[in-house]
Formats: sequence, C-alpha cells, structure tokens
Amino acid sequence: MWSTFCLGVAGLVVMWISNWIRRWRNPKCDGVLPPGSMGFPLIGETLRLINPSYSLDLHPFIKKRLQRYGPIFRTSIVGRPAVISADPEFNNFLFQQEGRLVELYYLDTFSKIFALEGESRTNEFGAVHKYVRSIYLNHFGAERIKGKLLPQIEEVVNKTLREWSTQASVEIKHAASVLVLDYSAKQIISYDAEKSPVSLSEMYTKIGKGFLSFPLNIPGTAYNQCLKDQKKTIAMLRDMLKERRASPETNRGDLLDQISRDMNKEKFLSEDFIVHMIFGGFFATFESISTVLALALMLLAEHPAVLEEMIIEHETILKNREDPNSSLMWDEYKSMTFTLQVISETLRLASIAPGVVRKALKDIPVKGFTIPKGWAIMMVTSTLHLSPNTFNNPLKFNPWRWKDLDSHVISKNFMPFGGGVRQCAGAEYSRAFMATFFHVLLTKYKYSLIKVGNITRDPILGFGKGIHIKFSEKS
Ligand code: HEM
Repeated sequence: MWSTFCLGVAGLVVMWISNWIRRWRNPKCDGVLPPGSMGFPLIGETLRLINPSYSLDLHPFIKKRLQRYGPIFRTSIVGRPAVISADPEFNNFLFQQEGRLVELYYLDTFSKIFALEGESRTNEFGAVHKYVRSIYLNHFGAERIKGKLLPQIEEVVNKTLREWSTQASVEIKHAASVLVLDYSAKQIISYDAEKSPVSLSEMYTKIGKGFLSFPLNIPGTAYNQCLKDQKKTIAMLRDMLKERRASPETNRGDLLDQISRDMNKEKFLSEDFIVHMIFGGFFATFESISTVLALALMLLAEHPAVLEEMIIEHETILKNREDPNSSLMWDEYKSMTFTLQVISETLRLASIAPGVVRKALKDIPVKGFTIPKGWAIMMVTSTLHLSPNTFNNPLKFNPWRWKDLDSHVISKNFMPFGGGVRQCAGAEYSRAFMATFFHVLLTKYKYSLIKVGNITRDPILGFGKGIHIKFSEKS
C-alpha cells in the first residue's frame, strides 16, 4: 500500500517536471517564435554565452546561431527568455520604438544592481530619460568639453603619465579605468580619490567582477559580493546627497549639486533615484573608455606605421601652436583627423559589449515571427562592425579605411555608442578623453608592451592577465 502511494507520488513529480520542461522548451506565444533553443531549464544558454572566446571576432555563441538560424533567433539567458537580433533593419526600427514597443532593460541581474525596476527606476522613458540624458550632456557634452574639460583632462593625463613612467610596468586596462573613473567622478560628485573614505575604483573593480557572474545571491559568490559593494557605494552617495541638501549654499558646480537643486522642481528625483542614477554613471565610465584605450595601445604597438602617423599628427599640432605652453584647444582636438580614425577603428574592433538590451512592452511581429511581450531583446550591433560588405578584411586593424567611408555608410553601419534616443551621452567625452590621452602620450612619452594577456570575449571584451606596459619619457 505504502509503496504504491510512493510510486504514485513519484509518478506525479516526474509528470510535473516533464511538463514543466516541455513548457520551458516551448514557451507560450500568440504566433510563431523565432527559431532557436531555450537551452536547459533555469540557466537557459547562459553558460554558452559567458564561455570565453579568444579573438576580436564575434562571440561564437552568436556567430554559430546566426549561421544556423539566421539574423533573429530565440534563446534564454539567466532564466529570462530572449530574442537576439542581428538584423540591421529591425534593430534600427527598435531604436526608434523606445517607450512604445520596447524599454531599456538589462536582465534581472543588472536590473537589481542598477535599479531598473520599482518606483525609483532609472530607465523610465519620457521626462525621466530626458532629464537623465540632459544632465549627463550638461556635464560631459561637447560644450562642457570645449569650455572646461579639455585642459583639465590634459592636466590629469600629464600627471598620471608622469607617475606611470616611474613604474616598471603598468597594467593599462585597470590603470586607465582608475584614471577615467577618478576624473569623471570629480565632475559628478567632486570626488577626490586621495581624501575619500571609500575608494570608488576598488569598489567598481569588485563590482565589475560580480555583475557578469551567475546571479546566485549566497555568501561567498561573486554576485553576493557585488551586491554588498553596490550597497556600500550607494550608502556613500546617499550620505553625500544628504549633506548637499543640508547645505545648498555651497556650490561645487558638479552634477550632484545640480541634481540636488533640481529635487525641488522634479517630482521623480527621489533620493533613491539619484543615488542609483549616479551609481550607473560611474559604471559607464569605469569599464568603457579604458577597454578601448587598452586595445588601442596594444594594436598601435603591433602596427608601427599607424603609430608613426599619429606621432606626426600630434607633433604638427605642437609646431603650429603660437604659444608652445598653451593647453590643448578644442580646434586642435577636432583637427586630429587620423587619431579620431584610429579611435573609430579601435571602437569598431572592440565592440566592447555585444549589443544593447531591451524588453518587449507588447507582442512584436517581425518577419513572420512574434516576439512575446515581456521577453528580452538583445540588439547585436557588433555584426555590423565586422561585416565584410562595409569593412573590407574586417578583422584587420586599418585606420586608413575610414578615409574612404562616407558619412551615410558610417551612420548606418557603425554603432559603438548605440542608436536612437538612447545613444551614448558620453560619446564625445570618450573620444575627447582618448584623443587627449594620445596627445600627451605621443608628444612626451614612448611605450613598449611588456606582457600581453589573451584577448577574451565572455561576451564582454577583456584581456586575460592584462596588458602590461612600460612608459618612459622621450629623451
Ligand atoms: C568607449 C566608451 C563608451 C561606449 C562604447 C559606450 C557605449 C554606450 C552604449 C552602447 C549606450 C546605449 C545603451 C543602450 O541603448 O541601452 C550608452 C548609453 C549611455 N552612456 Fe555610454 N559608452 C561609453 C562611455 C560612456 C561614458 C564615459 C559615459 C559618462 C560620462 C557614458 C554615459 C552614457 C549614458 C548616460 C548613456 C544613456 C544615454 C541615454 O539613455 O540617453 N558612456 N553608452
């Protein structure tokens, strides 16, 4: 009797599990789902996506599926059903559908860290997005760079390279992350790395390790540590905001000043909203410019003819200056044609993130398929960057190719900073920062690679054990 009962229960459990797996593999959809596989229950195809590849080429997870299924396919990543689209037409269409068919979304792991859900969510479209965009452009856009930032960046790069040149070796990816974060945080919260009780670069180094790990929130996991460091940084920002609110008369001219004043005007500017927005802003500055800069220094060392042409460009700027002691000017930055082509070529090869992610707000029909409401959509723009139709011999580092590309072709096929209304608000700042870095480096210093780690894509671009460089002053 007892054994019959146990057999019955076991049978029911097996039936329930197989039913659940069947439903997992064949998700509900009012239409035809794009081709693809949902992988294993719960983890989906996550492990395949984060399995590193070792070249600048498209990550094999995406490349293989594009060959098998075509430009739009389904998958599941960290428990979330998703569609990956490398279809340029559809991606351009989605870039224009922000707030209507799609909204910004970065999977559940990131949503928790960057507060993309709940009352104070920072990704809301409309007035909230307009405000966030405008405050970043106000502090990092072209006018600010021209009027204030350029000479400051030159000064901070001068100081940093002087320090680096006294060291036997500098791991450039990490060192440049610290340089960019410390300077950017100065614009945002008047951060002073030497005086602050919390080291932002230490925090973000740890957060960076955890935020792409599997979201298992139990003590000892990288994700758990990442959430703890996020809380610590948020607490520091909250204290700072409270202090600013308590003494509105002290004017530091940074982003936090402006936003704490605007709290009286804009209803959505809650304490929670502000601290999470700033937390996300730091993140945007920490990992982005430094990765491109590190890759550029590696590629330049491997391509001496490119380096030589850049050196000539920067020395010509110095020769043409009336006052040899003046700081770098906006017109000089804009005249760095070849340097800006080198930066574009590096951004193209780097494609530092595989694409941008949105959530479907409604069922979205596309080419005979339906993307169900609530699914994530990853728009992969990096396939465009490696298309031989636009970029001949696409994996070759060839900055001269940009001379012959017309602006219409570039705008349709080159999207390192995303597209549509959410295009990167730090794009000009990133270019100006890198160009200024090259200007100081190539006019005053020389460098050589000491040790170079493997290129990795997991699927974010990384450098294994790092790129170790010796900087020395030009004699
Ligand atoms: C090489 C450097 C960088 C790259 C490749 C990059 C890339 C991107 C991309 C692809 C997006 C669009 C995201 C989406 O549509 O979901 C974006 C948005 C954004 N980025 Fe960057 N970024 C870089 C540096 C920066 C820096 C240094 C800052 C801050 C100063 C910054 C601030 C922002 C902001 C505020 C947005 C959101 C814009 C909006 O929603 O309107 N980025 N970035």
